[in-house]
Amino acid sequence: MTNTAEKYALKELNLETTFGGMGKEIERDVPVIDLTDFDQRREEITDQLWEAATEVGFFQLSNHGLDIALIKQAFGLSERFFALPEDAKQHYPLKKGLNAGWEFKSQVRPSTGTADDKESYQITLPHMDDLWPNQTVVPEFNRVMLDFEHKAWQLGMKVLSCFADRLGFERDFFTRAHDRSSEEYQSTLRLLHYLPLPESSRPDESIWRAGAHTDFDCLTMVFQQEGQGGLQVSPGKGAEGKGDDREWFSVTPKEERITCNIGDMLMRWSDDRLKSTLHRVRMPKPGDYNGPRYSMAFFCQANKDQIIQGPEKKYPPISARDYLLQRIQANFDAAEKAAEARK
Ligand SMILES: O=C(O)CCC(=O)C(=O)O
Ligand SMILES: [Fe+2]
Repeated sequence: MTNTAEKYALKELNLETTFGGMGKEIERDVPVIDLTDFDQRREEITDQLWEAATEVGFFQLSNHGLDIALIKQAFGLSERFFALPEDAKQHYPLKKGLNAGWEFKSQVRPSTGTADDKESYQITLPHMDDLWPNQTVVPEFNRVMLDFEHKAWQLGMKVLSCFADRLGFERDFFTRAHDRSSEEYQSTLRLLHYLPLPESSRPDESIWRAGAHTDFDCLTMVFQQEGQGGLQVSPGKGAEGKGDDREWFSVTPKEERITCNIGDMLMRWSDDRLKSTLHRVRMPKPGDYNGPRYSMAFFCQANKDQIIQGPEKKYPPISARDYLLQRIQANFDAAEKAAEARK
């Protein structure tokens, strides 16, 4: 690991630790990109994706071709999994550093120093031995999730191929960098369950369903359910507006749309042209729907053996393995520090 790489991570985290406050809520629309007739409209779609990714870092896809019935089926199975008793879920513990398995309220964010009020189950293909609930525990879970993971990957690669065109890489550059058949594969499908929040047991303001953060990966695709809002985005690079001055806007979930964002890995790979943007999931306010919230996120994260360096070589080369390890470690240290400071 190079010193420069280390500094890069810390620079990001120093910013992130200042973003735990509520901030101000503003109205803003997230760009919607229609993928109808993708092959014929490729250039126009690429222009729109590029503009959204360089300006906001967040966008939604419509007419994306991913079967809505499959998405609903995956949501149904995710609910069934999380409804298992705790001692059943304990058979699938999160494998540390491998993004595979189940965790409960364990993710502490540098921005807040508190654990997110959620549980999650991670699917990262090379590390799933012993982690699949079998046919009697959650019927069809394994088959449907593998199918869904594959389809999400295909769509992610389609979007990334547009960015490859614009960055001057070969069109299939990112597809090769996220090779699903490799042992080095580290893209992850994450099922999320944010716990219900009856008004009688509302936690204090320091608790978030997901504290403010940027994602570590290249491209995140978030699947959400209508009526289960809470995702908020803070536009702008970061230095401007800290704590309570910072502006946040809400993304409204729509069944037929997939919400996408650029992560830190692609920001680095594009020499900072594509923007990884801060986001969070807030608690329901009084009067909001306050039942459980389910979402699913697919993180396109380049294989461990891929070397990340942008066309303009703004940053030194680093393997995706080192990049991730260093981000996870730095994040962990910063979260510990933030948690310590709260005591
Ligand atoms: O649940 C959501 O809407 C967003 C989740 C998220 O940002 C994440 O898991 O990184
Ligand atoms: Fe995220």
